[in-house]
Amino acid sequence: MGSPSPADQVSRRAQVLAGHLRGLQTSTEPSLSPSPCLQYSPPELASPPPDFNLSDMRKLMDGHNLQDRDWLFGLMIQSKLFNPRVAGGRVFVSPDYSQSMEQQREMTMKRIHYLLDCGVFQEWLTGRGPEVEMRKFALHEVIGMYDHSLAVKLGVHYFLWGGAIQFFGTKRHHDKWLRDTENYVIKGCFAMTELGHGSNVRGIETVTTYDSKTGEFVINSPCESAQKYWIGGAANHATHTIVFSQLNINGKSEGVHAFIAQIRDTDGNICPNVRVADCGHKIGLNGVDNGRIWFDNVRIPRENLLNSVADVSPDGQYLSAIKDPDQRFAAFLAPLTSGRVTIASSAVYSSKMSLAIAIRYSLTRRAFSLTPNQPEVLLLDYPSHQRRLLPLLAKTYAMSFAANYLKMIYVKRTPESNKTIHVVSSAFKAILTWHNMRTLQECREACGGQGLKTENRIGHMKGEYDVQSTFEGDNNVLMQQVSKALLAEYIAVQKRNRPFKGLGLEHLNKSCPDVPSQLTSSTLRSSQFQTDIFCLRERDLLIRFAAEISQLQAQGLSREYALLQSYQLAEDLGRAFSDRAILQTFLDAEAAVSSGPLKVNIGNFLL
Ligand SMILES: Cc1cc2nc3c(=O)[nH]c(=O)nc-3n(C[C@H](O)[C@H](O)[C@H](O)COP(=O)(O)OP(=O)(O)OC[C@H]3O[C@@H](n4cnc5c(N)ncnc54)[C@H](O)[C@@H]3O)c2cc1C
Repeated sequence: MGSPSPADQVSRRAQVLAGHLRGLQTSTEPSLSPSPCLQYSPPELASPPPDFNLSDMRKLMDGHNLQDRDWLFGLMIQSKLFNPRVAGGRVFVSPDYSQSMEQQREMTMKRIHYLLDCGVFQEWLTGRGPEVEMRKFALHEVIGMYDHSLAVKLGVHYFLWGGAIQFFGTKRHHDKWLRDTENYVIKGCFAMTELGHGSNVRGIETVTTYDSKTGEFVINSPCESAQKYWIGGAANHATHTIVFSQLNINGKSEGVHAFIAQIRDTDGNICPNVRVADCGHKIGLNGVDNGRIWFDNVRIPRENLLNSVADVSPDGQYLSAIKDPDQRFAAFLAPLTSGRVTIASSAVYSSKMSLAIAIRYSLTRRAFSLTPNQPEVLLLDYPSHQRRLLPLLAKTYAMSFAANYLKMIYVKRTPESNKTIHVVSSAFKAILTWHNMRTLQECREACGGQGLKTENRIGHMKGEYDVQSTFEGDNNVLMQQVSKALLAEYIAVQKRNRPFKGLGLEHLNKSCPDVPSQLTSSTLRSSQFQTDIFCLRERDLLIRFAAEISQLQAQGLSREYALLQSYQLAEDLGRAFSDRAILQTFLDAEAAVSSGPLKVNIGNFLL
């Protein structure tokens, strides 16, 4: 048979189109009748209700400020700025990520002003005490569930800029800056990182000198690698910044200090001797305007040195109660702790969202029949699919308790607990954010192609949350600090012949736990056994790490070089410490639940 001529083809196509049009105009019957395969019922309707009380479970997982969270969700769904959409009788909100970078940044600002007008940020900086801080954490978590950019933009302003003023500043700074910061009259950023130095903050090259004739500090970026880089808020909106800089007094470098500098006037014009550039489009967080800043001998008043750690007198004398430069530097990094607490917690909410989406999908999506003419199998009925998602779900429960614990010890901090908080927040920030990225990837794949659709969130969240493993302390660098701190504690205990106290290392004061020779299923599942083996692993790694360092030092290596060589043990130790600490938070949370279905459910995840 010959192929139809072009004229025949055109005529045939015209007939088909005419048929469609006639059908649209005249037919009363729908051309497509719904077929059963297109029907969808949400998993909560298709599955029996849970045997535990849902609101009790939520109370346990969110842990605090439930009403405040609901109030904020309510504010969001009421405003068009948050793009509310009704589906299945429920209101969903989500940013429009197809907007350009510039539009996303402007939307972030509009949303901030709306939340500001609603009183969301009240007391975020002027309030005091654990309750105020827990409320702030809860509201910030809700904001992050809506949009990571919005949370990060606010985090930079309230937690980093505001936190630096609270922690490094003294009364004069608190009186002058905190209320205006809380009310977003001034917009702050936090310029620590430079092009040449990120993790190594002590190596930054910005230099500040003091001019006693005018009573001013002079901030300078002496070379290209000294430009401040990645500074959230700097590209478009920030009016002021905390500048981290080497302080040079009378020719002597006193190390890194923090200053306040204005970079824009109230009309948004860049201040004299300041240059700003945009960091451009990123793989995520495009609602945040990250920028670069150069200071060309910018003059600021002497009072703009944040002087809780060290000061310079009007005649140019350097004054600090902390004589040890290492300790002084450590004091300057304190505000990063609150940032790490919020990052750890927000990573858990990201994991929860992605698991909720992927598990709900796996309860409705079917693929392949095992026998002909039988319904296809639900994804979650495949053991392999369960194996992919449910251990991540169990871990996310554990990490949720860990994040709640971290927030609690942070808001109840005392000078004595600061070291523990530093170590635990570093460890949890790294482990929880790594867990989140792993969870996002698995959930994305578990949703197949749908996981790639921006509207379905998971694939997009990978780009949004990836940065959490890098900013406010690169995860690998943080984990090194954790193992170093454990080693220092171990050496101090050996030297002073005193018991371990703090960091959860008290188990090393007891003799080594026995591993039963008969490992039955019930033994393996007992919390005592699990605690014992986690402690055993930590103990073993700590002792081996200390022994290896000491051996390398005995061979003539410096302590720092020995630490580099022992990186594998250090890494394993950091993880063992974190796993043991996280398991403990899970056991404590489960122990606090009274008997009933909720406790049984939580127990299932634990064991
Ligand atoms: C989106 C975004 C927003 C940001 N916002 C801000 C902000 O508002 N203000 C601000 O000051 N900064 C900000 N930063 C900067 C951020 O804090 C830094 O990127 C971070 O500290 C890491 O520094 P770096 O990028 O120079 O990486 P590097 O420090 O160069 O690290 C690169 C790699 O080397 C590894 N590495 C580094 N040191 C060691 C070591 N001793 N041993 C073994 N491995 C090592 C790290 O693990 C990492 O994998 C932001 C960054 C991004 C991407």
